[in-house]
Amino acid sequence: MCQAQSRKILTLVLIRESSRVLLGMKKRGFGKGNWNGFGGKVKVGEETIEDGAKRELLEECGLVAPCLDKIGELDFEFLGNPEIMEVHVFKTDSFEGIPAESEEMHPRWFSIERIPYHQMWPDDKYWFPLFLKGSCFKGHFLFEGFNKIISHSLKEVETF
Ligand SMILES: Nc1nc(SCCc2ccccc2)c2[nH]cnc2n1
Repeated sequence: MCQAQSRKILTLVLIRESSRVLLGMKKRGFGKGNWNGFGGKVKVGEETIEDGAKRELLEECGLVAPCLDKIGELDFEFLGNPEIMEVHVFKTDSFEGIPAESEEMHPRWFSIERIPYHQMWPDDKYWFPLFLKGSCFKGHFLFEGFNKIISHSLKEVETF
C-alpha cells in the first residue's frame, strides 16, 4: 500500500568565489555536524522561495545576497517518512558583508579542491561537482536513516 506523500519546501544557498566556496558547520538541529550551504524553511508570507533563501543566508551567516541563481532541485526521501524534502539550491558570487558565526552555523571558506565531503551529507559528493562546474541539476535521493543512500537519480538540466 503506497503512502500518501507530502512535500516540504526548503532552501540551500552556496556562496562561490573563483576558487573557494563558503560552507557552514551546522551547530544544531537537522544536519548537525555537517558542513553545508546556508538555508532552511520558507516562511508563510515570503513572496518567493528565493526570498526565503536570502533570509536564511542573512540569519545564518550575516551575508546579504541581492540576487541568487537557481541551480538545482534535490528531493530527499527518508524510508518510513512520507514527507519528501524538496530542496531548492541557489548560488551567488556577489554578496555584501563578512561571514559571521550564528547560533546555527560556523562559516568557513573551502578551496574548491578541498571540499570536506567526509563531513557533509552523503549525497553532496554526487551533485556538488555539478555545481562546481557550473551546471544546473535535478536529483532524488532515497535515504535509510541519515547516512545511507539506498538509491538516487541525478541529471543535469539546461535551465530552471
Ligand atoms: N546538502 C544537503 N542538505 C540537506 S538539508 C538542506 C536544507 C536544509 C534543511 C533544514 C535545515 C537547513 C537546511 C540534505 N538533506 C539530505 N541530504 C542533504 N544534503
